[in-house]
Amino acid sequence: MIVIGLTGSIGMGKSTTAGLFADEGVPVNDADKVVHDLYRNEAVKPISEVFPNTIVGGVVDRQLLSQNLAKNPANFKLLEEIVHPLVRDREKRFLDHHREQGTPVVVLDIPLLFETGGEVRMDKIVVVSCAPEIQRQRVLSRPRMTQDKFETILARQMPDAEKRARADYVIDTGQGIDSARAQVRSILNELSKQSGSANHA
Ligand SMILES: CC(C)(COP(=O)(O)OP(=O)(O)OC[C@H]1O[C@@H](n2cnc3c(N)ncnc32)[C@H](O)[C@@H]1O)[C@@H](O)C(=O)NCCC(=O)NCCS
Ligand SMILES: Nc1ncnc2c1ncn2[C@@H]1O[C@H](COP(=O)(O)OP(=O)(O)OP(=O)(O)O)[C@@H](O)[C@H]1O
Repeated sequence: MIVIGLTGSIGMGKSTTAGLFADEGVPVNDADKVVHDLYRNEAVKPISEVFPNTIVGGVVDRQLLSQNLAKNPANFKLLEEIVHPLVRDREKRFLDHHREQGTPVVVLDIPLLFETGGEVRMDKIVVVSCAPEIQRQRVLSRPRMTQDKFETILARQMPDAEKRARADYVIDTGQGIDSARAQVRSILNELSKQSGSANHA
């Protein structure tokens, strides 16, 4: 099974591109979605012990958590120590399941792939990227996004140029969906040729 790590800085188009892989029939594990689900399940108890004011109605309120983090960026570390091991557990279950099923290619969509040293677990790394002005415009147009929150998150991420330098493939998401779809198809074609020739070697 080929494990593709899909990453990129905030607003560069990870989720959209993950959707394009899914359209081609590739199973995707989305780390942000996993985090959101954990906040309704197994992460509630440990987070309530460290950030009691962020629990509303028995679940973690991401807006309250974001406000806390914008005020105290040092708290990211405490939060990540709780969340990242739980995210890894879910990832492992996803990979085990697809190995058992004989799935040829899967995508792990991980915003902090490089920052958490995850690249060693991937066979190939795809980085999504676009011009910084487009990135800023996309992110600031989101509801509840502020300049402060954007800057806080960006400061915790590896610069885009460094990510691109470490990638096996870079997808430019600044040229529209059709272009991104064509880039996804071309990557999958190339990988299937590579694994085909490896099998016949
Ligand atoms: C900060 C939180 C509350 C913001 O929630 P919100 O719903 O507004 O955004 P969402 O979760 O969709 O994340 C949006 C983007 O922010 C960036 N981001 C999220 N967490 C982090 C982080 N710890 N460090 C750097 N960037 C981050 C990523 O690019 C991500 O794709 C949330 O992202 C969170 O709990 N993060 C901590 C867990 C984590 O590290 N997640 C990253 C993937 S494992
Ligand atoms: N190839 C593309 N062409 C046009 N617009 C795109 C493309 N890819 C992404 N976008 C747009 O950019 C915005 C951000 O995309 P997306 O949510 O996929 O980013 P992300 O990297 O997952 O963000 P985050 O890091 O916050 O999770 C969305 O409004 C999306 O419609």
